[in-house]
Amino acid sequence: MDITGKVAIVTGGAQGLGKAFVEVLLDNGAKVCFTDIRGEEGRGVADELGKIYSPNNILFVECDVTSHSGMEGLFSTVKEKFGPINILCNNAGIGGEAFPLWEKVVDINVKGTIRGTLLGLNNMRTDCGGVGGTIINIASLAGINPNPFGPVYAATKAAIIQLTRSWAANPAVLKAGVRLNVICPSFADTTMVRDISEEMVYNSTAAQDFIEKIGIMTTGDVAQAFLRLVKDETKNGSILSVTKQQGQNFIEVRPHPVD
Ligand SMILES: NC(=O)C1=CN([C@@H]2O[C@H](COP(=O)(O)OP(=O)(O)OC[C@H]3O[C@@H](n4cnc5c(N)ncnc54)[C@H](O)[C@@H]3O)[C@@H](O)[C@H]2O)C=CC1
Ligand SMILES: CCCCC/C=C\C=C\C(=O)C/C=C\C/C=C\CCCC(=O)O
Repeated sequence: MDITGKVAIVTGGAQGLGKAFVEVLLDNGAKVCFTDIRGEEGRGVADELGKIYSPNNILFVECDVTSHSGMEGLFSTVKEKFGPINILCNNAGIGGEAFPLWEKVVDINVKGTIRGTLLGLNNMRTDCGGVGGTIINIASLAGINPNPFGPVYAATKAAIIQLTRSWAANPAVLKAGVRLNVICPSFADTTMVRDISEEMVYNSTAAQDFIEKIGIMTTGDVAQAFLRLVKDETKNGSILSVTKQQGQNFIEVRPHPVD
């Protein structure tokens, strides 16, 4: 896909990986709306990016992925301001294993991503009045390999992988011009990884050692994987892992029995 002039939405874009995805889309000429639950930070980032890129191509909407009405409003606002949506990245996510935080992790990571995906499909499918495009969901390598310090987090990321692959396998969706793929990064240098606490993981000291051993990527490393999936129109239902040691790799899974 040629990204120039395309309309994109990135959730949770005020910092970290989401911000890196916003930047790589702007670098490639897209019109980008990013959301975040933190309004002040989001507005600050929109101002900062407006000095580098055309402010006309940037829109920040304060929005919580757990709010259905908020997310519905987001899609309407973007269509009004920029036109039909071509690219959606469901990125917003958190970690947390202690009660009651773990329930919020499920709400944001699983229900937030399902909500974003369903609204994306309703707005992007050509048989629903959209123009087609691509949905990229941000899971984690923790959704595939065991994560001994964050089982709830890992379970939410496994759910995102199967949500994405299952929609991608639906022939009506492909016929309606929407490709869905999922990225599974290992550790990247963001607040989530820097601020590991006992509320976030079981045994934060051991978790820190685990992270150091595996290695920490830059957010730019993951943004390059994201860009690859946005552009490559041959990819649908792919799981792209990104790690410090092995770079980008598509993870092969058993073909569907009907294939
Ligand atoms: N940093 C890492 O090592 C990895 C991160 N990921 C995933 O990447 C995504 C982004 O993570 P990071 O950039 O590391 O985290 P981060 O904590 O730096 O950024 C997450 C952003 O999402 C926003 N957010 C949180 N809850 C929200 C909600 N309910 N609605 C809208 N926005 C909300 C936050 O305010 C924040 O700006 C997450 O889904 C995370 O699970 C996946 C693999 C590795
Ligand atoms: C140590 C748990 C941290 C939980 C939450 C904080 C940050 C999460 C970042 C990730 O999503 C990291 C991704 C993968 C880690 C999980 C399993 C590691 C397997 C790594 C490997 O095999 O290379």
